[in-house]
Amino acid sequence: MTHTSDKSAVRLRGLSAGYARHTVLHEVTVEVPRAKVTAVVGPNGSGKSTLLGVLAGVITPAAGVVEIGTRRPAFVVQHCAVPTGLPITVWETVAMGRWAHRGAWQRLSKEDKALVGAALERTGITDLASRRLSSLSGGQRQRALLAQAFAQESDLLLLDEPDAGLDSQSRRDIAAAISHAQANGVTVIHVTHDLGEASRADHCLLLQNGRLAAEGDPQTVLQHLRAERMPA
Ligand SMILES: Nc1ncnc2c1ncn2[C@@H]1O[C@H](COP(=O)(O)OP(=O)(O)OP(=O)(O)O)[C@@H](O)[C@H]1O
Repeated sequence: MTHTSDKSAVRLRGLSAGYARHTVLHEVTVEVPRAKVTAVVGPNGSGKSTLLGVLAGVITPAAGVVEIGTRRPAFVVQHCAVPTGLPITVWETVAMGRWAHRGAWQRLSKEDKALVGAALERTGITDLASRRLSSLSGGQRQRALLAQAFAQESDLLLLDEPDAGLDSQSRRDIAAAISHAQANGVTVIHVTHDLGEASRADHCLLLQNGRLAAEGDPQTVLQHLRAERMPA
C-alpha cells in the first residue's frame, strides 16, 4: 500500500482481491475524492464489503495497486458482525478507538477521555456509556461502533451498511453524524443498500459482479443501477 497526497484520498489501479482461490473484485480502477462522502452500491455479493476490507487492510489484494492518502482508516463493520457476548461496556468499546494512539495497556489521557466523551455525544449514546455492549439493541450497538470509529480520529471512515435494519430516527442520526465527519474533512466511504442515502452522497460507485460498473454523480450512477434492474 502506498500513499496519495492530492485531491483523491484513495486510488485503486487494477485491483483484484478475494478469498483463497475465489477472486471477488476484478481489475477495479477508481479514485475516491478526499473529504467527501462516497456511496458504494450494488447487488448482494457484488464485492462491496470486500472492497472495504481491502481499504481497511484486512484483505490483501491479489493484484493491482492500492494508494491511501490518509491516516489509518477507521472501519465500522455491521453490528451483527460483532459478537454479542463481549463482556465490555459501551464506554470501553468506544475507548478502544484510542488504542491505535495509546496501545491497549496504556492509561488513557485526559484528551483521550474527552475524545471518547465527544464521540459518545455525537452518536447520541452518552447515557448508555456504562451499559454492557451485549445489552444494547442493534441500533444502539451500531452507534457504539460508529462512536469507536470517531474516537480514532481517522481521516478515512469506512462504513459497511451502518444503517441496515435501523429505525428512521437512528438512520437520520447516523446520516447526521456522517455529514458532521465529512464537514470536518473526513473522507467517508459508505456501503449502503439505501438508494435515498446514496443519492445524498457526493460521489457514488456501482459494483456489479466484482467490477466497477459506473462511478460519478450519484443521480447518474443510480439511474444506471435502476436501468439494470428494469431492462426495457
Ligand atoms: N470470508 C469470506 N470467505 C469466502 N468468500 C467470501 C467471504 N466473504 C464474502 N465472500 C464472498 O465474496 C463475494 C462478495 O461478497 P461481499 O460481502 O464483498 O459482497 P457485498 O456486495 O458486500 O454483498 P452484500 O450486499 O450482501 O453485503 C460473495 O460471493 C461472498 O460469498
